[in-house]
Amino acid sequence: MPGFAPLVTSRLLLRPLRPEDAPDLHRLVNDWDIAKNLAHVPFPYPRDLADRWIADTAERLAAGRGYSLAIERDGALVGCIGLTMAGEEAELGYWIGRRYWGQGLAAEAAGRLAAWALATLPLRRIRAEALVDNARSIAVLRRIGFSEAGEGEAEFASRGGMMPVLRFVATRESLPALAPTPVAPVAEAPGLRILLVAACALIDSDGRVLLARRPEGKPLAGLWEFPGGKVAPGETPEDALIRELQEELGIEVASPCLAPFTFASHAYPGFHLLMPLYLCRRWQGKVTGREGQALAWVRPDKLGTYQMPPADVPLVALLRDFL
Ligand SMILES: Nc1nc2c([nH]c(=O)n2[C@@H]2O[C@H](COP(=O)(O)OP(=O)(O)OP(=O)(O)O)[C@@H](O)[C@H]2O)c(=O)[nH]1
Repeated sequence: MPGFAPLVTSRLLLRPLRPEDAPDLHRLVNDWDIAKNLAHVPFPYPRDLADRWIADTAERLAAGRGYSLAIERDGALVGCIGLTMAGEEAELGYWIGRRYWGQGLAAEAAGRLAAWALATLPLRRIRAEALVDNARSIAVLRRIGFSEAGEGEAEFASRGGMMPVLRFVATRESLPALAPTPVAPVAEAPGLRILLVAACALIDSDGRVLLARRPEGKPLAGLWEFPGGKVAPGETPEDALIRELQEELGIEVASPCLAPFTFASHAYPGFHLLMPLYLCRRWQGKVTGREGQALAWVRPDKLGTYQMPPADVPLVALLRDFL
């Protein structure tokens, strides 16, 4: 499927559904113990509905309207998981075939998809619902960092009417996989852990500033930042920046083209960030996201609309005034 790279966990592969999944999918989901907990799944589940639903998931995936995926383990379909997009929110749903219960597979798949989505898609939060008596699903949502957001009712196709549900939400901050984690300091003394990071505002000929989105897997994933990175032992901040700009963006920058502008000094949990910010208007080569990160050239008056790490907020105000 163009544009969607399957997600991998230690035991699972989350990949687009294929027409040939239909017989296995039907066998697993046409089970009262599964269907009774799912809002949109009728029981009995007609065999041809599996074909039609799979075709529909492919269309929604191609259009970015939904991410319904097969949960595969060792080449076998074990369940399905999906996100349905609704503006800046998405609804998470999942099921695991009965024979695969009790192994933590739902939490593994749901945690992975939620973390990927919050780091990659333009989402503020993910919602999920579970029937009040579905203790297994409630435990899964709590385990992966969702918090309770009250009770409500939802229509359940298999039950033929409205049923009481518990509502849950997750944001970038609530998922442990995306929370800021301490990084190794370059200078250490008792009680003081300073991390030196060099960053750069690249400015193009139209006066726009380059922001890069922190990729999944890094602390603060999904936030927009100035390109740069940690200053390694023995490096000057300029050396580090020249190296990082080459590695991350594939461009060559000469030291005299890096103009010191301002700095961030910010306390993160576990370390204190000291980050000189340079301005650079001249470089060689074409700016390309070489680590799979999204890039955006942003007009100074629009910088405030991008969600950035807390350390960057004062820098953005200064930059906007200066440019
Ligand atoms: N590059 C960059 N880092 C920032 C910014 N704002 C900010 O708080 N940071 C923090 O500075 C630290 C930079 O670490 P990093 O993980 O990007 O460094 P790196 O590229 O060397 O990463 P690596 O350790 O994965 O190789 C992170 O804690 C990051 O959250 C920013 O605007 N640009």
